[in-house]
Amino acid sequence: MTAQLNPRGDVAVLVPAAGAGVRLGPGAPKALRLLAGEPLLVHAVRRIAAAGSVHTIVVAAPAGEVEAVRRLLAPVAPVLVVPGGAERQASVAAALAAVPAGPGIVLVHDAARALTPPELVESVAGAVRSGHDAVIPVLPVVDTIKEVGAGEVVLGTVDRSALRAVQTPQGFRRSVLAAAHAAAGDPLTDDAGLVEKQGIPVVCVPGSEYALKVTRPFDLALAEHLLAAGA
Ligand SMILES: Nc1ccn([C@@H]2O[C@H](COP(=O)(O)OP(=O)(O)OP(=O)(O)O)[C@@H](O)[C@H]2O)c(=O)n1
Ligand SMILES: C[C@](O)(CO)[C@H](O)COP(=O)(O)O
Repeated sequence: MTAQLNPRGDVAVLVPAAGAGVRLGPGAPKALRLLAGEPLLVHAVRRIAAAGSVHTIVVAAPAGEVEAVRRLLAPVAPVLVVPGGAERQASVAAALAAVPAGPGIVLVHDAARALTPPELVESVAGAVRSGHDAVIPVLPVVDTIKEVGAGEVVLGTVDRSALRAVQTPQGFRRSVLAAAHAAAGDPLTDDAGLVEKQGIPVVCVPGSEYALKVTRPFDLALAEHLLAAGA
């Protein structure tokens, strides 16, 4: 079966979806937890598939759920599904290895960021297309940030003017992401971190409040409200 969306598109989107969701609490793997009656992964893939330049989507599913995820996504969009790994980085590497020849831009996008608008996918892909090797969507840090020490005693107030909260999709020239993963050592929490270690500049573009990551129960409740309000 072909897993192409737009055969003339230049973007492959990798969707790591193999995490347990420990911080969300007991239950199914997080990507399969329900948001307004549908798994987070279905919401995420539907929005990625609506981005016009996407050629291929590769989902890294929980190892025991590969067939179930194929069946789940078949009515949503053509996707390739591979087994994920024990760490997010291994799941991304497995998905990257499954990308067919063609796309020169690879985006990595958490299934847990289920309400990410297609426009953000296109904006990150566009920034890579314009010549940047690595692009991440970010939001400014809006809270006052304190550094604390033993006993939760404040050591100082951090200058937040240069701090950014990082989202996905993160976008890369394909060869850059492949080289960064090939050289990877200890797992990092995001792919841009691997690229930074190669000394390659990573450029920030504006993120979206709707690209929040469902991490804790409050996030799931917030996503329910956003969806009900038309997200
Ligand atoms: N071994 C892993 C771990 C995480 N992920 C994916 O990476 C994304 C971001 O990870 P995070 O939100 O931290 O998910 P979990 O690891 O599931 O969360 P927790 O740490 O609470 O268990 C999620 O879509 C998750 O499914 C993955 O594909 N493979
Ligand atoms: C890529 C990422 O979404 C960056 O925010 C990453 O998955 C975050 O993982 P974390 O463990 O929740 O920081």
